[in-house]
Amino acid sequence: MGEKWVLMKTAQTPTNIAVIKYWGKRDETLILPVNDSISVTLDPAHLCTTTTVAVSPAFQQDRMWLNGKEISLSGGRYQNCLREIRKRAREVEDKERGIKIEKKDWAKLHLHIASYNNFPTAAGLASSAAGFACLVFALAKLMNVSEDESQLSAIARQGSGSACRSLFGGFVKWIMGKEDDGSDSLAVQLVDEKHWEDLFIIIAVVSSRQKETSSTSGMRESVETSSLLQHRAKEVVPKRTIQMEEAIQNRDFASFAKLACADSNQFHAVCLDTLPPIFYMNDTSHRIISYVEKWNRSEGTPQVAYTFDAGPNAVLIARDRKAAAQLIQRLLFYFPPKSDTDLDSYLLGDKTILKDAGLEGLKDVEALSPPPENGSAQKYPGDVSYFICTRPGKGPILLSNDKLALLDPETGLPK
Ligand SMILES: Nc1ncnc2c1ncn2[C@@H]1O[C@H](COP(=O)(O)OP(=O)(O)OP(=O)(O)O)[C@@H](O)[C@H]1O
Ligand SMILES: C[C@@](O)(CCOP(=O)(O)OP(=O)(O)O)CC(=O)O
Repeated sequence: MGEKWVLMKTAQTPTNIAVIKYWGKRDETLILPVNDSISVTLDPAHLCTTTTVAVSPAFQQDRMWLNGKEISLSGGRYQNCLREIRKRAREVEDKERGIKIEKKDWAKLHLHIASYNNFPTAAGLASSAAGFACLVFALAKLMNVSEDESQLSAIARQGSGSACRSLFGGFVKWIMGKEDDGSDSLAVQLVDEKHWEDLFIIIAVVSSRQKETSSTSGMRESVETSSLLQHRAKEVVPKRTIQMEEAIQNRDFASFAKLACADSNQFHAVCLDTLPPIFYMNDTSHRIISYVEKWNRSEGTPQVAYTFDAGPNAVLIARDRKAAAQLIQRLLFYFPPKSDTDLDSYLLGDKTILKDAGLEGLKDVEALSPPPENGSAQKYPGDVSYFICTRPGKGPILLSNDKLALLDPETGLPK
C-alpha cells in the first residue's frame, strides 16, 4: 500500500438532554452507570456535531482536530473508542478508485479526524455526547462495521456515558445493564422523533463559560460521598423510569413534566448532598424554575417542563407551540437582551416561535406586560446569554455532500 489515496466519511450527530439523569458510575473505565437514564434527542438542525474521519496509507499517526485546533488522542476515552471500533472493522472496497482495504489492514492504517460543534464546547450543552457519538458513528461507516446503532452506542458510551444516547433520534433509554464487561449497557430508542411532534424546546444559555466541576469528577465525588445518590439509584430511578416510559408512550405531558422536573431537582439535590457540595445551578437557574413552577400552577396543568444538566443552562420543554409562544414571552420579559444586542442574535435556532408570540423586534419585547401569575415584575437584562429554540430531532446521519467534509480529500488535513 504505497499509494496516496485518502478515503473519508462525514457524519452529523445530535446532542441529547436527559429527562431521567445519569449521575454516577459503577465502573469508571468502561463507563457503566448506577441507574438507567432517558433522554430526548435535540434537532441537529440547531445543535449538532459534524465529524469527518479519513484513512490513508500516507498518514503517519492518528490525529484529531476539534473546532479547528489539533487535540491529543492519547486520552483513555479516545483510545478505548478507537480500539473498539477498529476491532470491528471489515473489508472496504472502492472499485472506481481502485482502493481495497482488507480487514487485517485496519490495525496498521492511521486515521485523521476533524470535528466541529455548532454550539459552545464544554458549556453544559452536551458537546461530549454529540462528539463521541459522531466519532463512533462516522468511523463505523468508514470501516464498514456491521454492528447496529445499539451496539455502536456501547462503544460511544466508553467515550462519554451520555454519548450512547445520541445514536438515536426521538426519546432514548440507556439501559444500565448488569454484566461486568458492559456488553449489555447500551442505548435503545423508545420512540422516534415523530411520535411526539407537539413538543417545543427552549434552551436558556445562562453562561457559556467552561464549568468548574466536570460531570466526570462531579459524579465520582457524588458516588463516594452522597447517600442520597445510593437511595436515588436503588429506589427512585427504577420506578421513575417505568413511569417516564409510560408518559412518553402516551404523550402524557402532565406526567412527563412532573417526572422530568422532579428528576432534575433530585439530581441537583444529589450534587448538594456531595462532599464538598457541587453547585451547578445559579440564581438565574433558580429564578427560571420558580417562574415555571408559578406559571404551571396558575394554569392548573403543566405547560412547561424544566431540566438542568451539570451547568446553569435551563432546558425548557413546552407541551406545544402555543405554550412555547407564551413561554418565550415570559422569558423575554424577565430576561430581555442587553441594550446592544438585537433579537436576531439573542434567539437562535427555530425563530418562527417569535412570530407566534407577536414579537417582531425589540420594541415588542419592551412592550411585553408582566406575566399575571408572578407578583414581581423585576427584569434581569443580560442574565441570559442567548436562547436556542429547537425540537426533538433525528439521530445520526451520513452526509453525502463532499463539500461538507471537514478534511481536504487530497491531503486529509483540515480544510
Ligand atoms: N466534537 C467532538 N468530538 C470529539 N470529542 C468531543 C467533541 N466535542 C467535545 N468533545 C470532548 O468532550 C469534552 C467536553 O466534555 P464535557 O463533559 O466537559 O462538556 P459538555 O459535554 O459540553 O458538557 P456536559 O456533558 O456537562 O453537558 C471535550 O473536552 C472533548 O474531549
Ligand atoms: C448531568 C448529565 O448530563 C451527566 C452527563 O455526564 P457525562 O456523560 O458528560 O459524563 P461522563 O460519562 O463521565 O463523560 C446527565 C445526563 O446526561 O444523563
